[in-house]
Amino acid sequence: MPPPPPPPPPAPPSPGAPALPSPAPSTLITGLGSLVTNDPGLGEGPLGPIRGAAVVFEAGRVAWAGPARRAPAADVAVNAGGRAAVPGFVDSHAHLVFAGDRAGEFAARMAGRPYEAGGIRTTVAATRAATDEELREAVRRRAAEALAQGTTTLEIKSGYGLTVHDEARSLAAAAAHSEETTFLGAHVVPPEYADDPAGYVGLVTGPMLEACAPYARWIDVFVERGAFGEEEARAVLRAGAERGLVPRVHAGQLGPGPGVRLAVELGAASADHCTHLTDEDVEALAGSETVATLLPGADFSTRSPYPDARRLLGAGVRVALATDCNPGTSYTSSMAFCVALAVREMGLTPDEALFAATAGGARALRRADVGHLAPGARADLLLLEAPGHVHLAYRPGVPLTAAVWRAGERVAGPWHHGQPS
Ligand SMILES: N=CN[C@@H](CCC(=O)O)C(=O)O
Ligand SMILES: [Zn+2]
Repeated sequence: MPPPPPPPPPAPPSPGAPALPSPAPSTLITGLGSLVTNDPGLGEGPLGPIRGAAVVFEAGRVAWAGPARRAPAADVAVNAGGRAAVPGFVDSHAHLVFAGDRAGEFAARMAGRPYEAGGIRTTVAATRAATDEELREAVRRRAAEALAQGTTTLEIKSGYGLTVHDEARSLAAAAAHSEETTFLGAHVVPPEYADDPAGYVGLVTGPMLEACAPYARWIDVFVERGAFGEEEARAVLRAGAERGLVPRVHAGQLGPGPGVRLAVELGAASADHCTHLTDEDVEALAGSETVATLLPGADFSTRSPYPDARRLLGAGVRVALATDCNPGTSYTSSMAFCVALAVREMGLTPDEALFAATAGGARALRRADVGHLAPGARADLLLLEAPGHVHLAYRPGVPLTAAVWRAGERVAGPWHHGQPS
């Protein structure tokens, strides 16, 4: 039989035709003192750690992870010099779209004044007064601050505009930096509706939702004394769900209330804060798909008690950790700080806290592609300036970012290819 004819040579590019993009080079990161994968199939326990590890990224995904001695070749090789690596943090709760700050309110609180939900209105006034450009720049800066600390997936809420126009432009600014955007028109009742809260709920469930839904994946309500009650929250969350937005709920921040049970009833992805929980709340969460997202930065900055995360894990509740970055109750974008607080104050082990800040956050955002580093996951990795991940809690307040990769691209960190730069 004659051999098959050779394939025809590739056609020369026609003049003026755009050059085909060359495929992004694959990257091998080797010399990892340890690699937390959050895949029990790759190492012992839920964190699936691999000692003396390497990982390969290809086309924005993890192509391979395992012991360095078995690593395949790649286009670019990076030696991590014994540093530890963990999945990029998944911060599933942040309010980044705002203008101004409330440092004075914080100082007064530290001198004994209690936190009140009404403080939100101060930020609403500043946010409404900001230009589009100022708001966009504020979000860009805060998202970059989070990324530089290893947060590779970031949820961003509206909630400081509280008019149709200001909520919609807040979400448009958020959507430029994340696909995890949340419509929080029901944050508080704004001053112009002080005498007509039902009218405000009508605005949120009607024209505001219409204007905001195209920019949002999620809908959220602050269920609390001084904010929204059970019936109002149910109406808002149902209207959002009808428009295709998935519920999440601010629940049990300042005192026990109906928020957690409502979140479970409506199949919310998460109930956030959970600082004050009844036994019934814990039971409801345990039998549900709703994640309890704990926000230790808010408990820290409002001098609140910390929830008992051990009680939740013991009951079988899924737990996430997030920053709640906002100007009123938690002006931090540091997931590492939240991990340290959760270990010291909420009873989590360093392993459990890291899992909650990565895989837990992914679960709270219903994402299977982030929060872990098994083959197929998005190539989001935080290289630590430390020999092990326990240092995240052991060295609180110390910047431990050596480098950050998101979707296989090195996006942050003073360390580059084995050399500090
Ligand atoms: N609790 C509601 N919203 C924020 C606080 C907002 C503020 O005080 O500005 C929170 O999650 O803590
Ligand atoms: Zn919040």
